[in-house]
Amino acid sequence: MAAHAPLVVVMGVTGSGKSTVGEALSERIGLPFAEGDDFHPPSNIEKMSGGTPLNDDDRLPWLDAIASWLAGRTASGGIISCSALKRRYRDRLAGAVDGLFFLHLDGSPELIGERLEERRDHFMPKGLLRSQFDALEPLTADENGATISVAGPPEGVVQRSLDAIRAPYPLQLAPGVHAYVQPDGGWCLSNAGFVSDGTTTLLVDTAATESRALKLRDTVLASGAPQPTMVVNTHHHGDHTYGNSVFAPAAAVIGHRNCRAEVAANGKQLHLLWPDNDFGEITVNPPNLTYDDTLTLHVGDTEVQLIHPGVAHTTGDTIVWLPQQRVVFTGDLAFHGGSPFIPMGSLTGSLAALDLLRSLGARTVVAGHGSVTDPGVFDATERYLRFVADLAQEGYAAGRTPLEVARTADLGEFAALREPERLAPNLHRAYAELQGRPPGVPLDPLQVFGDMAELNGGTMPTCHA
Ligand SMILES: Nc1ncnc2c1ncn2[C@@H]1O[C@H](COP(=O)(O)OP(=O)(O)O)[C@@H](O)[C@H]1O
Ligand SMILES: O=C(O)[C@H](O)[C@@H](O)[C@H](O)[C@H](O)COP(=O)(O)O
Repeated sequence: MAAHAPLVVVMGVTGSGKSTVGEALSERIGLPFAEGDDFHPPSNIEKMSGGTPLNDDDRLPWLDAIASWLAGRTASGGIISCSALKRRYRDRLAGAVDGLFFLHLDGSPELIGERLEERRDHFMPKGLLRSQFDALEPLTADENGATISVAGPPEGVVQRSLDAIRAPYPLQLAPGVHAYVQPDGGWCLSNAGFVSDGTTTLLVDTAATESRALKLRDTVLASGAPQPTMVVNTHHHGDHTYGNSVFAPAAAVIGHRNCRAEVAANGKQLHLLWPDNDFGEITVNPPNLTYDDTLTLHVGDTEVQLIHPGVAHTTGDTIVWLPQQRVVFTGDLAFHGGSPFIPMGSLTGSLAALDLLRSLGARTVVAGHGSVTDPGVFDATERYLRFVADLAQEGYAAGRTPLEVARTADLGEFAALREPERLAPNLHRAYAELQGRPPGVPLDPLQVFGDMAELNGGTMPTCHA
């Protein structure tokens, strides 16, 4: 099951503040906290208490116990302290769950040594601090995490940690290829990506607000990549296209022919849904370079294939496929940890798009929302869509409205997904198909979004951007 709440490992040497910060974070964001020390077998505690550092073999069962705690909390989220000093330890933990975030609490040996002098009632002797720094391998760019200074009072460290957990982050997927993930992937927190050979940069999607788009641009530049000259829009929705104006006209904006038409037709679409949200200075910039079926772009030696899967999430979707790196950016054909959303597209078309995505043989999947994942997300998405199709078939035959069906549906495994309110709009699309209406035919937005708000307790869900 996909993670939809943060799963965080608070890491660092002994005395860096893992327990202090982990507990405080847990209180601030209401996620369960576990103390990693409690997962050591007694022999490890005995060994450390006696002043001998643990070795890799000692740490293995401990890491596995921590991994299984994390694996049990993929739906609810959670925070656990674990020194996770070496890269291979972290890989072991990260391999157990998708989207695991490492928060490295970083301080000088002098500062942490002083704090350990003050700490009472703890088995860990201060003498082991040196060995912990010797073992420590800092986070690298291809790891999902952030390094936070522990200088200053705990409140500041906790606030910086919170900001880091919530902040968008780049994740290197292959040399020159990054995902740009916006936690937690909720409404309007879409992913982006960038591909660069150091000379040319191609950007995939542009975020929902001016300030988020500017942050995305800063992140691209900070990675050493030059300003993008190509921007691909995976579809027309504003959370993927509003930021176009930050990159155009220096960049060509590329998208499917229907994406251009929809961006132009829908204008400031997010302002209509969320009039009180601050989107910043947004000018509508539809793609000025369009294609129909496929288009191949080149970033140095890297081939970037744009593939239109037919009507699926919208009428103008684009899959961005990097065959050499086996990385795929799906746009909103897949949500990781969130409910799929098909009222502007097609249910059968979405299923067909999943088949197409599967056939690519991707190793790494950047979904439209949520943490970076693997092709397992296609199966999870398909299960949800088939669930919607079944509900629609029954409800339609029984003469019930989409809202009635959505209200009484037993969500089962899908209750763990973000945005459960999307079931109402999704059923509207499924009903339209049962009525023989063509894929992508516009549905009455008042009814679709009205029912979604009803299902959400009478209000529109909040825009998180
Ligand atoms: N920001 C901070 N400023 C001052 N003291 C701190 C701070 N963070 C933690 N401490 C203290 O430092 C000691 C080590 O912190 P702790 O949370 O136990 O670290 P760890 O779990 O990483 O071993 C504790 O006595 C704690 O109260
Ligand atoms: O891998 C290790 O060598 C230990 O697990 C160590 O890194 C950890 O920090 C201890 O459990 C001490 O506990 P504190 O970190 O709470 O001091």
